Amino acid sequence: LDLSTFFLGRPLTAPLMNASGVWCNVNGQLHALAESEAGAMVTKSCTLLRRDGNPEPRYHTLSMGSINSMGLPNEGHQYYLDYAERHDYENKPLFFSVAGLTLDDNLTIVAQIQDAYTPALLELNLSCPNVPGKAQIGYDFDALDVILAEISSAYSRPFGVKLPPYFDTAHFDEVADILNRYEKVNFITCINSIGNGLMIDMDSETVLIKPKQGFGGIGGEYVLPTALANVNAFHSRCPKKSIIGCGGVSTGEHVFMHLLAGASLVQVGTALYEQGPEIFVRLKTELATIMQEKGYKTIREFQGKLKTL
Ligand SMILES: O=C(O)c1[nH]c(=O)[nH]c(=O)c1Cl
Repeated sequence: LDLSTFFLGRPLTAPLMNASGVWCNVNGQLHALAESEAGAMVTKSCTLLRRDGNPEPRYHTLSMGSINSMGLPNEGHQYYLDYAERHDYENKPLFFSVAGLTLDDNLTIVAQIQDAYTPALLELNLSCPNVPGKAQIGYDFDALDVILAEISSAYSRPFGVKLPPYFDTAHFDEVADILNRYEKVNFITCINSIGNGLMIDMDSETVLIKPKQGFGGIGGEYVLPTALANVNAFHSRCPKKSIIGCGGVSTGEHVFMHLLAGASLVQVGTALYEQGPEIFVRLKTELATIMQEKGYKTIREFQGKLKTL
């Protein structure tokens, strides 16, 4: 079965990759992803300088997913540039996630990616919900417009954005209108975690994570319907851009749903955190079985072809 999908202008061995932030903070994890059955991979969102992130516990497994308030712990942008220089791009494409704390930091990091001229694809994270005191750019439409204008003029190559989930048609319309004004925005990754959820331990009557009084981004099964909606909303509104689906994927069926909704590539976060990079073997097999059962030989035969009633 041809599992390849012609994203990035080249066939991938599988339309699967990690979600930024999961299994991609340090070299050992990045190496494990590079050796995995994933078709591509992305680095942890980086800031200009190294960050410890928020106090622990800052991640907790939930019955149907996860809650996290990591606080952007990362080794600093140079560490990931060094990795990007060593990465074997013939083996699999690499995405480079950036989440600078200020516009200037983003421009400084992007300028260094530009100068390093790495074949990595920039995924600009506009949706980190866990840096105390920092509102998400993805929910500030003026700031969104400004950063896309600035990055578009500072960076000469196509890039993508990692968006938070939206829950209102007017927001889908407004954000798509902004994105469509930037032809360099070549792909859109939907969605980041659903920000500022809260879960409770019944015995101790306390929250589950330490930062932000227990508030954190929700991932996993809980977010699948929201992820599929955002993938489909931007797929239909941004016909010239590729959509990378992210959110709620733990089986081949979920991968199939994201592709049917319009994704060209599918990221795995919570389930990868829990099961490790071996998960890509299972997801690939399960997707191939589904395609076989449905009589599809290639992804293109069903990608983006979700039917309405
Ligand atoms: O707390 C984090 O590091 C974090 N956690 C998320 O769920 N999404 C993000 O984009 C980031 Cl940057």
